[in-house]
Amino acid sequence: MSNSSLREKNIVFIGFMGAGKTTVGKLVAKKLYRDFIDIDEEIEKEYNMPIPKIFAEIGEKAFREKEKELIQNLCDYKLKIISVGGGAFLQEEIRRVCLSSSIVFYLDITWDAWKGRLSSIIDSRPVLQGKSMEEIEALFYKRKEIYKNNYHSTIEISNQNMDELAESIVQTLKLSWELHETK
Ligand SMILES: Nc1ncnc2c1ncn2[C@@H]1O[C@H](COP(=O)(O)OP(=O)(O)OP(=O)(O)O)[C@@H](O)[C@H]1O
Ligand SMILES: O=C(O)C1=C[C@@H](O)[C@@H](O)[C@H](O)C1
Ligand SMILES: [Mg+2]
Repeated sequence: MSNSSLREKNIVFIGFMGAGKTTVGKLVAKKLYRDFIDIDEEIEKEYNMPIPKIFAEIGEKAFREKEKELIQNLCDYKLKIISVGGGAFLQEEIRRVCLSSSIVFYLDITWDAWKGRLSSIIDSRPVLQGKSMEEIEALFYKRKEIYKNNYHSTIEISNQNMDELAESIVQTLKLSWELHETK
């Protein structure tokens, strides 16, 4: 990899639903003066309906196909800040294209910190609906196995202020860019 290419790579945020990918991604993009793209939002724009309606009327399969197509297309670009949906990394092709083209940042959260957020996010996350707390916990840990094996950098985000979190991600990125340039 050339020196300039690391700095130019996209940054992709991954992690469980409600971990803060959209919130943190937007803040990081602003701090780095880069474009921010939220894949869930792009899918909603394409179908002109919110995600629960897409799942109910078009189906999860079509949603996952659209998710893959959008991410694959975006990974041809550089310098983007991209927040993917919580289920994107379940698809092997998405993992592969993101890990090879971009810096993948895993936003890690503990179950204890996350479970308090459930009531505020459940209405817009169909994957969480109709499940018991035990089933959601099992999904949380099953997904964690995927995230924790497929990233370049990670940060524990359980009880942090969002702006401080974004700032420390920016500092981590800048440090790694500088280290590569002085090699
Ligand atoms: N560190 C935090 N502290 C408190 N609340 C937070 C934090 N991070 C996110 N939230 C809140 O949790 C909710 C979900 O955050 P966000 O939409 O950024 O998650 P996400 O990771 O993008 O989820 P999804 O995978 O479903 O897109 C938002 O209402 C947000 O305000
Ligand atoms: O984790 C998931 O499977 C999902 C997460 C959200 O970001 C959306 O992409 C959708 O609600 C599915
Ligand atoms: Mg999001």
